[in-house]
Amino acid sequence: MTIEARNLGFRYGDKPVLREVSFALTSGRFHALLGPNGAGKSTLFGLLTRLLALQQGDILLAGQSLKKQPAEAMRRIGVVFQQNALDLDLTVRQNLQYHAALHGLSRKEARKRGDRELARFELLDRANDAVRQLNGGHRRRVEIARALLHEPSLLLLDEPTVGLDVASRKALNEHVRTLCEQDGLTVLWATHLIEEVRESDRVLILHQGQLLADGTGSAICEAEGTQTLADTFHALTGAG
Ligand SMILES: Nc1ncnc2c1ncn2[C@@H]1O[C@H](COP(=O)(O)OP(=O)(O)OP(=O)(O)O)[C@@H](O)[C@H]1O
Repeated sequence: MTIEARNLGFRYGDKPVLREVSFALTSGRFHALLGPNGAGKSTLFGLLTRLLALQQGDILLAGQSLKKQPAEAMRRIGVVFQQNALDLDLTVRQNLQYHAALHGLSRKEARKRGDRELARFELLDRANDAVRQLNGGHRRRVEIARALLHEPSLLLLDEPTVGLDVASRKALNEHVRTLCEQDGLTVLWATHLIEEVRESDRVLILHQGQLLADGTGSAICEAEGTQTLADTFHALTGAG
């Protein structure tokens, strides 16, 4: 599914936080939305998921304007928000089944898809454990499994590795890349951590509400005359 942002602008009160942001994501690719804290990444996610109302510009999902309420296209999006949104007292499987029910899946289908995703995330043996018993990395995996239950073609992840240790961060990042390769899933992964981004990725660099670069990591480095993505990120934003 194609997704295109056209000239997005957004303010909280008088404070502009997004300015003339335009981009189009490529189907089946991993895209990194890289920006320091406060760059406007979560605000952009809010607009893409319709948590926030568009103020300026438009977003097109599968060619349809969000302003026209394309419910069908919205159903093809999976989202993992920055804050953990699982019920800690329910089991892993109950969390998945509840979410699947919201998407109108039958119990049988929900169980089948839930177990399939848990197996892919190597968590099937934890299906009957309360989420509270899982470590942070495993909870994030359950959240991603849940976001995939309705088989979206676009997965949005807002800083999904916040609070995880280095090894869990790396594992989660690699897992999502595998999903891209295996399922042809389009991914937008927001982060402020350069180590989660590869030079072969399509990289969108957001700083103070403006998109400063958009291209493969290596093309961006070439354009900026820098050796590494970390150097580019630092040169453009002062972060890194
Ligand atoms: N509800 C709000 N009201 C007023 N200002 C806000 C609100 N939410 C965010 N902001 C401000 O808007 C700017 C962009 O915030 P946003 O959360 O979108 O950035 P971010 O790149 O996701 O950063 P972080 O990684 O810290 O969440 C920041 O200056 C932030 O303080």
